[in-house]
Amino acid sequence: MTFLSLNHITHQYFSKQGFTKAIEDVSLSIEEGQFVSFLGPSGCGKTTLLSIIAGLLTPTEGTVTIQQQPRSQTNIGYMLQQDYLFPWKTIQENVLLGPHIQGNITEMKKEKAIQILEEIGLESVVKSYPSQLSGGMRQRAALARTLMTDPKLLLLDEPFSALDYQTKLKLENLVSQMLKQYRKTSLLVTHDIGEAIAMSDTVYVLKARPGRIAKTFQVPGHLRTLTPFETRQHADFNDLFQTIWKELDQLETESIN
Ligand SMILES: Nc1ncnc2c1ncn2[C@@H]1O[C@H](COP(=O)(O)OP(=O)(O)OP(=O)(O)O)[C@@H](O)[C@H]1O
Repeated sequence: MTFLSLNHITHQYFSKQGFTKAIEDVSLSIEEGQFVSFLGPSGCGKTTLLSIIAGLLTPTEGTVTIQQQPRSQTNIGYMLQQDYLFPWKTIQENVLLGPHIQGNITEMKKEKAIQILEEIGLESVVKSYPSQLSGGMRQRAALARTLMTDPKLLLLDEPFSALDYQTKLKLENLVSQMLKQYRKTSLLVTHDIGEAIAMSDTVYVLKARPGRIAKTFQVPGHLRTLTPFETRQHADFNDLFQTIWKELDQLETESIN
């Protein structure tokens, strides 16, 4: 079933200097439970697109629907490059932030927070403060906080880009496993071709000025049964990596000329 649809989305920014067409006529649909990625050069409109899906921007033209309804801000979760954990709250309190804001912290919610923290491997630090954790652990806590609110759609905006390579690979595996387990529909913005292939069902390559979908790549089904780390070791991963690399390289050359 189609979960999210973008229908002919165009967006222009207006400023004193004039207007910039950030994206033009972007249409796509994402099935429930799918994981898709946006890859593209700087300025191709990735952030604009995410902001429109999140409801932070209203597109100049076109519509966004979630489950055939006009998009609503409820039930959208975020995972960003920065974890935005509150330093004065413990990890458990940070994970319970959503229910806290809603004035709805119950024993069941507390148990659920502990359960998610266990699943995510943070059971030993529930009473610790963010400053006592590594970058990877903090990002895991941020994911736990997001899952706690039970969002239907997750927007991941370069969530691993500030981490060292080994931590990033481990986190890709964990996030992928958790999102499959919780059956989330997810949308990742990244500059990393390998990460896009290893985590996604579909990879959209965007081109700039204005941002448009240049190519769509389906990741073969047999790779989708593997973990992101296993996918990266597979021969078919390299073939797809080369194809997408060439596509991006050509787009960059075209934009320079
Ligand atoms: N608030 C704004 N006012 C005017 N122009 C903007 C504004 N925000 C973005 N733009 C322009 O819109 C285009 C798309 O920007 P956007 O930030 O969405 O791209 P991006 O792909 O996310 O870039 P990056 O990978 O560098 O983060 C760019 O040309 C940018 O300069």
